[in-house]
Amino acid sequence: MFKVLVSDPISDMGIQQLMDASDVVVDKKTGLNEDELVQIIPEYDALLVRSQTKVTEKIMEAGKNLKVIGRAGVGVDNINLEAATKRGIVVINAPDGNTITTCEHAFAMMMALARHIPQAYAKTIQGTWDRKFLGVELRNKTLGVLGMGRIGSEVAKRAKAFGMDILGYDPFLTEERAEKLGIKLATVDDIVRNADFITVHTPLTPETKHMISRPQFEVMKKGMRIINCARGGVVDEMALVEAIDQGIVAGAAFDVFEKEPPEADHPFLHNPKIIVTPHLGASTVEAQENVAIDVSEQVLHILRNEPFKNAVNMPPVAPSVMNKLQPYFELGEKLGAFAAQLNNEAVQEIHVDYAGDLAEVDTQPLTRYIIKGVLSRHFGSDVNTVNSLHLAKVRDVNVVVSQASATKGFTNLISVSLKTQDGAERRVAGTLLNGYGARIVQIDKFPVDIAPEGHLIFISHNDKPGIIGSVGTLLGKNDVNIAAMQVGRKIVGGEAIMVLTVDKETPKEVLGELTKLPEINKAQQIAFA
Ligand SMILES: NC(=O)C1=CN([C@@H]2O[C@H](COP(=O)(O)OP(=O)(O)OC[C@H]3O[C@@H](n4cnc5c(N)ncnc54)[C@H](O)[C@@H]3O)[C@@H](O)[C@H]2O)C=CC1
Ligand SMILES: O=C(O)C(=O)COP(=O)(O)O
Repeated sequence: MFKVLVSDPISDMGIQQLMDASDVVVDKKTGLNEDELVQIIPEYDALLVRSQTKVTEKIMEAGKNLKVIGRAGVGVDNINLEAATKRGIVVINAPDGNTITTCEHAFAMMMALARHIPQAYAKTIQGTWDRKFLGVELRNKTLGVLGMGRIGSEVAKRAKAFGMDILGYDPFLTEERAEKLGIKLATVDDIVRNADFITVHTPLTPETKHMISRPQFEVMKKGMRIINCARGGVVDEMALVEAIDQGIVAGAAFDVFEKEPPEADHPFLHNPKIIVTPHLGASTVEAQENVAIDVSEQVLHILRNEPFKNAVNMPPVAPSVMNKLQPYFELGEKLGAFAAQLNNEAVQEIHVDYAGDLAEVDTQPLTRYIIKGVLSRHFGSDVNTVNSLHLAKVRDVNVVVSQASATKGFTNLISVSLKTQDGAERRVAGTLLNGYGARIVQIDKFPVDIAPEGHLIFISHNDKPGIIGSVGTLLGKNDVNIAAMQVGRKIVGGEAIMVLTVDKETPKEVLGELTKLPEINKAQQIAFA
């Protein structure tokens, strides 16, 4: 049974599928502080949050069973991603579910700003019929959009319908896409100099922190207005207050703050030209259902070990590529595990080669499984597909991937070679045979045909008559039943290998006895976790 903790207010309707799942128990405990979370997190497999819960390294460290953190929304700046990756915890978000809602909030803020709606409302309900609030039209005004991702693009589309001229900047915005959206591709400098309204829609990164600060305000059009429904800190709060005092900025609308909630004496809360909302950008019935549905679905997949999308701490993979790779995941992991068990020395380099059908796709997700297989010998359940590449890196294990080799007659072939400190190299190759499933087809230089499952005994020996018989007799005497056997050699009388599939684990003593048989150099068990 998987236990899921929901620590922020998340739509009940959205998490219904989690609550209905027979293998999941959901607990809702909101408003907990770090220490309280540390206390209870050990029993949970998954944690679901919005932006309030700060998922710190301390919480993750305590979360020994934690496999996934689901963010019902876009921004993951409240989650320590590095700590999650290190511990192999998948972080997923729901990037699409609140785009329109947040865009509409930014638009609502822009209109409220243009027409002083919050200020006029406050006066009116106080009994003052004050008609001095003189607004501006949006029509024919220039809107600068910083960050033309999902939300920024939707804002631009709506602004066009209002007759605005739009300047957009985003490092990934191409001339072609700008043209398609009917906007002008601009620089940050163009935007700050020419816009009547600026709206920011970027994440908060070292690059975007204070991207609008004193130098930018100084060159702005007098009377411009600015909106931030993205992240506190993209616009420098103190520089904005100064720019308002200097008469440069006529008004600002902020949904987000550098520190949330802001202190009671925060200048934004006492400035009649600044309108504020308490991080409500994503707060609509529709968006909350959308993000909760998306995140619940992915959490279920992850808990059940099924393919998932939107992992923030793993690179994105197109569904078409994922469909192609998925059948190889198990084989990849087993090849890695097999190769690792052939070695006693510390691994220095893992070389993975993909051939045939796998030669032209982005195989990184599959490589993660292979590396997991290799490292699991030493890291056990501490390694998974999220942290396998990271663990290899911190342990100075060089991972080399190539996609160039010949297929040796197979339609697909994965080869895993491990180089160890003593200079030795061991190699295992496998394939997926149409209709027959996974096969190991090569061990070192020996061609074989082995189903990578169950309990295997790997024996290296000299190719002499009578060896198969003596091995069979010894195992039989010890009640180890052989289900299948493969022998491989390159030349008659030379080095040879034997791989036996047996019905159960072979006791260590029996392996020891096998090694003592004449002409046998080594006998070891190969297990697939
Ligand atoms: N107020 C609220 O409740 C909500 C806030 N957000 C925030 O809105 C922001 C945008 O969200 P989405 O559009 O969904 O994300 P997105 O990832 O689709 O778009 C962000 C864009 O910012 C661009 N960008 C990154 N660095 C930049 C830079 N230095 N200059 C200009 N552009 C840069 C990226 O290339 C990307 O296109 C995020 O910070 C998100 O956390 C999102 C939802 C709700
Ligand atoms: O999705 C985002 O990035 C947001 O900022 C929304 O935050 P929330 O889920 O409303 O706490």
